[in-house]
Order: sequence, then structure tokens, then C-alpha cells
Amino acid sequence: MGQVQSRLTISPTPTKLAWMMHLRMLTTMHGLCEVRQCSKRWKNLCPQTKNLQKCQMSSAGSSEMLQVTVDDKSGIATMTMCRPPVNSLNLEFLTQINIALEKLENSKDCSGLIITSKIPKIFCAGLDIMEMYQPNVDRLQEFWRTLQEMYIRLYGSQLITAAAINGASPAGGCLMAMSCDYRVMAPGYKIGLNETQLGIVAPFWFQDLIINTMGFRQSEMALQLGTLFTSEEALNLGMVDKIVPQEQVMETAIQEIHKWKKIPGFARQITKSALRKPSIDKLHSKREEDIANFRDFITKDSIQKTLGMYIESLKKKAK
Ligand SMILES: CCCCCCCC/C=C\CC(=O)SCCNC(=O)CCNC(=O)[C@H](O)C(C)(C)COP(=O)(O)OP(=O)(O)OC[C@H]1O[C@@H](n2cnc3c(N)ncnc32)[C@H](O)[C@@H]1OP(=O)(O)O
Repeated sequence: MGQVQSRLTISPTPTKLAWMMHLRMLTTMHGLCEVRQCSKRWKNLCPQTKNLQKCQMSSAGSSEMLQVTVDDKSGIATMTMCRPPVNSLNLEFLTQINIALEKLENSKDCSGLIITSKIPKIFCAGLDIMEMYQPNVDRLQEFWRTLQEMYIRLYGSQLITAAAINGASPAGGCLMAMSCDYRVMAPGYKIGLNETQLGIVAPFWFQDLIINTMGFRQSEMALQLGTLFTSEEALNLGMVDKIVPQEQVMETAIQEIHKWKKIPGFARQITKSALRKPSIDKLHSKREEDIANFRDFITKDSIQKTLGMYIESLKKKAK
């Protein structure tokens, strides 16, 4: 137990201290487990398994939302989203994801991460629209900060990261997938940044991410039109890297990580960091401004009206 805990201890550098305080505030607010408590669960939940450690990241009631396993032999972690009906990202879910990312990043035994979904036909439906509709302003700002944090952690991760996209992946789901190093997708689903179709705007860091992934010209068309691409179109544009049948998505992601693991880690990490740091630094330097912009935009009457209509259309479609 001592070994596990010391591995997860967070050194009190200013940034990490701020992050810990943020997590502590959120865990208190939302009844989630703290990092230390979670490390106990991690150990306690898997006493018999030799190769697989299972960590349920939150306390009773929401423990099934995010399942994190680490294969001891390969060092590959799998983060499986399971927030019915569509894995939409609300504050609590994002917080759990961030806690898991922090733990895995600090774990010496973990070298790769696959993000996938347990919900049939859905990878992630993006942000939980209910967080943005008739919001409490403090929570709205915290929600956006937590989304920023997820992007910063995932896009800037030292781990080899892959998205195993086994279902629909609009908007925030596409952000999550594009923040990884590699994307493998099953055929027959849609992916893209469809914000304009909802009457909202993908912020600059979403835009930077898609431009970094598939170039300016295709991104400016995709962003303005809010295009959701089929898996095949996304492959042609470079938004995803491979299409394989649904049942091979996970195995393909694992094989790809094994391939990347053959490259000297230090060289790969420095290269990744050099490529991604400018975008991450840009968000860091404009973080508070971006939160204020989001708050001011979302709380406009006209945007609330548009979101209300979009929610209605989703509900009608679901009936
Ligand atoms: C200046 C700066 C400004 C910044 C502005 C803000 C920028 C915001 C950035 C990102 C935005 C987002 O991520 S917004 C979310 C975008 N996502 C979508 O548009 C996806 C919407 N959903 C769908 O298209 C479909 O649901 C699906 C393809 C994902 C799945 O289809 P399926 O047929 O399987 O399921 P249903 O459509 O029947 O849905 C079931 C159920 O789930 C509810 N639902 C769906 N999506 C969401 C969501 N994103 N948030 C919350 N709830 C969602 C849907 O309403 C149904 O609910 P009920 O069963 O209760 O009716």
C-alpha cells in the first residue's frame, strides 16, 4: 500500500498545489473520492488480480461512470466511459476524468492510455448540454475550467494516448479524441465539431486542435459548417488515423500503442511536448479570459433560447 500511495503523492509545486486545491474543492462539492482515497480503492478493489488493477474513481452512486484499468504487463491503461445515456460530459464526469488522468500521469507503471466507451454506438456525445442551459453561473464557470483542464491534461500528456472510437463522437467527444496521439474508429459513426449547427461557437483552443490535426483549409470549412463526418470522411481528412470493424477497435489501439512504445520514450515525449506546447501555453495564458467569454456567451438570452430549442429537438428525436 505504501508503494502505491507514494507513487501517487503529488509534489506541492505551485501548479500542482492549485490543482489539488481545485480537486479538493470539487470532491467536497460533489462527493467524489479524493486522489488518496482513490488510491486505496485502486488497491482494495483488485486484491486477487495479478495483471489487472481496477480503479473505480468515485464514491458509491457514480462509481460506474468511469472505469480505469491498468494492465501491469504492458503498462497500458484503459479508461472506459460509461455515463448513460450518451457519455455527455458534465462537471462531475469531467472531474472524474481529470482525477484519473492525474493518477495515470503520475504512475510509473503506466506508459499508454486508451480512451473508449462502454455505451453501445456512442463514444461521447460532447458536453452535457444541460450544464449550459439555464445554468448556475458559478457552476458554469467551474464546468468550463474543468473542461479546459481535461484538454490540457490529455493533449499535454506524456503517455502514449489513443482514442478507441467505438461510436458517435460529436463536439466535446471529438475534442477528447483529437487530444489523443492516435485515433482508431469503427465504421458507420459520425465525428466532428458541430458547434455552429447548435448555434454555438467552438472556442479558439478547439479550433487550434482541429487545425493542428487536419490543417487549416479543411478545418475552416469543417468549423464554419459544423460538419459531422462519417468515419470514412474523417479518415480521408486525417481526423482519425484508422478504421477497423467495431470488434477490432480496442485491439488495434493496443497494437498501435505497442508500436509507439518501441520509440525511445524520452525522445518521443520531448517531440510531442514541443509540438503541442504552443497551443497549451496559449490556453494557459488566456484561461480566465476564455472562461469569462464562455460565461458571457452562454448566458446570453439568444443563446439560451437556441440551446432550449436544441434540447427540445433532441428530446423529440429520442421519443
Ligand atoms: C466565445 C466562446 C463560446 C463558447 C461556446 C461554447 C462552446 C461549446 C463547446 C462544445 C459544445 C458541445 O460539446 S455541445 C454538445 C454537442 N453534442 C451534440 O450536439 C450531440 C447531440 N446528441 C446527438 O446527436 C445524439 O444524441 C447522439 C448521436 C450522440 C446519440 O444518438 P442516439 O439516437 O443514440 O440518442 P438520442 O439522440 O436519442 O439521445 C438519448 C438521450 O441523450 C440526450 N442527449 C444527447 N446528447 C446529449 C448531450 N450532449 N447532452 C445532454 N444530453 C444529451 C438526449 O436528449 C436523449 O435524452 P432523453 O432520453 O432524456 O430524451
